[in-house]
Amino acid sequence: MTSVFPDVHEEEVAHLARTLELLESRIEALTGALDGHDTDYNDVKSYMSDNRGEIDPAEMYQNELILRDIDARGAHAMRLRERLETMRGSPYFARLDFAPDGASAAEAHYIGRQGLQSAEGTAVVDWRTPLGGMFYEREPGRASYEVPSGTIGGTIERKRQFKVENGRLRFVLDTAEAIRDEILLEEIGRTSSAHMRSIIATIQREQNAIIRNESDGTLIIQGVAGSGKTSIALHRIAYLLFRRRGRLKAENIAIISPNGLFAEYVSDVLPELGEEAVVALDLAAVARGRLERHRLGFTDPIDPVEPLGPGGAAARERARAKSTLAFHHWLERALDEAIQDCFVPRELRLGNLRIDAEELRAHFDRLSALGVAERLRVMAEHLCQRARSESPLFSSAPKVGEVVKRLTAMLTVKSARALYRGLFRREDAPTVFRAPGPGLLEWEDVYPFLFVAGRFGGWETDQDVLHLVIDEMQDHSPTQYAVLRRIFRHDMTILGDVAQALGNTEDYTLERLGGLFEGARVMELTRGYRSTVEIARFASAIRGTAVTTIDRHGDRPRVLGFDTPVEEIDRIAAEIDRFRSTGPGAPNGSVDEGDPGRLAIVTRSRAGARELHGELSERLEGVVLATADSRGVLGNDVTVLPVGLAKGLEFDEVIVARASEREYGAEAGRSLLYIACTRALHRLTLTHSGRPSPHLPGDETTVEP
Ligand SMILES: Nc1ncnc2c1ncn2[C@@H]1O[C@H](COP(=O)(O)OP(=O)(O)OP(=O)(O)O)[C@@H](O)[C@H]1O
Repeated sequence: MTSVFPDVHEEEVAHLARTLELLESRIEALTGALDGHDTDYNDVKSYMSDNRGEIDPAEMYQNELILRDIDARGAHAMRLRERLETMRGSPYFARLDFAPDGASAAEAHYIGRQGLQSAEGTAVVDWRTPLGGMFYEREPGRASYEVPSGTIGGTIERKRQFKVENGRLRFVLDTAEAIRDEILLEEIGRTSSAHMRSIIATIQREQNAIIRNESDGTLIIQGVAGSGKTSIALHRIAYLLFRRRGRLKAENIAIISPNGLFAEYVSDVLPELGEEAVVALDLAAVARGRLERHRLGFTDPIDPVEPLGPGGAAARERARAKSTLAFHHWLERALDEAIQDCFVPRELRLGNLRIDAEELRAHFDRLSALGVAERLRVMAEHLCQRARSESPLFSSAPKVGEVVKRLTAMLTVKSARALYRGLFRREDAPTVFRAPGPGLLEWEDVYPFLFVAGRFGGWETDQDVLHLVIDEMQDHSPTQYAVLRRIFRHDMTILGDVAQALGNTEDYTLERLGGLFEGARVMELTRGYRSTVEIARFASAIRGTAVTTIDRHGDRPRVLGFDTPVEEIDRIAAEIDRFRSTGPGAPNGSVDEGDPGRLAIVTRSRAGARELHGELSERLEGVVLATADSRGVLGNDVTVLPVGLAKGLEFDEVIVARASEREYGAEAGRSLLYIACTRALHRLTLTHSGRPSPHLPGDETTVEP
């Protein structure tokens, strides 16, 4: 590893200035072209309105086509300009000097978030090109990359990393590694922000392999807390949008993410990478439209950490039971049998053709891969064809729709709703069905019902989504996956951490999760980038997992015990004051000027967060409570929120309040505590009154107040 000489620095400063100039001239040219498009558009429009009545339909049509063409060219130029504008503050972050075999000298390639063309060729190479990929994967020496016409082999003679901020070159480093550790440390040691940032300049090799994986249709990524799963998912989207430009658009990619707060948190990454935001979905939205045709709605999910709702402990138990793999296996088996039983064939006459009950039964059974409605349709088509070929002169040939009706009359169950209810009358039903009101399902019945409805009436597949990303995979039940798999038939990226279950689904192992997706490739990430070594060790001792982290150090986590809840809250208020005056103490001192960072006070439940927020607000100003629908709260310096909402987010400092045996005594409390602690970048404190949670690590990290 070598740092560069001052004259090299000067050279790079000059190169940056030239690139920024080129960038501005390209942006200006596009602005000029856009103005030209506007003028052309208005001219054609005025001509059409001035000469209405005189223009014949053929000319009118011609003009409409011209308008459409101008529109399309304008939209293209606009997108191009937007992309280039994302390069303004920092047009590139790396340089790779590559000498192809046979060339007399190496050529310097600058790598940035977008490509930039000059009259002489490529001034900046997009990070997503194969040439850009070498920067993440290769060290100086022999290397090759793929182009459409084959492989280009050669030698990487130099790798250089830059930090360019607001158009100024902050540093230049030559490196022999994939990414130099100092640069990674500088990146991850900064204060957090209200929105997730892109990581293109420091993507690690194992992360790059996932981002650029194009060969596997379904990819499951298990990664420890802070290993960059969400970042990777978003960079993978940007990569696929680039690689499949023209075939894949942002509207063809959807992300199923845990809640609106999380969706807001990650919403800046794609625009920062010069791509449009993709579709944000949640499981409720996917289900809602599909339930409408059954005239069904549903209640809110039961959250196992919240106080009992109207259905009491029984409703909570039903919800738990329906989230398990054992339930899904039962559902599949029971449904197969119920479908088999619900068809009671009788002899059918179609003109001269007589089909007896056994033959109909055999035909129905042969089509077991299809849903009931599809089976009857296929049978009807086949029978009509047979009737026609056996009696070609038969005057009134049977109609398919008519035969479907007659076959449907042989069903003992007429609707998916009836079929679903019937399943729970079986003796082996592992749990029961309760309708919370007319036309309503409990949330936990929604996906099992959709599974039954799909098998009965056919699947309403999604035609628009060509790539589905599912974040926090451990929070979805096997039946939910079974339904999603059938609705979204294209590629999927599924990511999460089996150690971060919220307790609303059964605990998964990676094997179990992988088993739900036939042919899926499972990739693992074992290194955490978010927290200091001290915080990561503390958190992994709670979960009993091993952890590797970046070598970034900070204070040891503190566990503060108090005699009374009031003393505990007073201390939390004092900690907030301390944070506001001195910040979280980011270990490398890189707290952004004017931004002391963000502190989260994490509680186990929503109810707990509301209560604590009330208490703190009596003592302090400006403490904000986050809810699933909150917008903009993450910009606040101090936020109170429950673990379920803190999931996926990160804060410079975290105080896990009420880390007591009462709150986190049960086994499920282990992963909740783990999630809460792993949200912290630089500093972590846990407070409790009464006995501490038994899941907290021993004396080594415990400090009395
Ligand atoms: N290669 C990298 N370079 C710089 N920062 C990184 C890198 N990888 C991850 N990070 C940072 O680490 C933090 C955690 O990333 P991210 O939220 O994507 O992880 P995650 O695996 O989804 O976490 P969790 O499951 O705990 O929510 C973020 O601040 C992210 O920017």
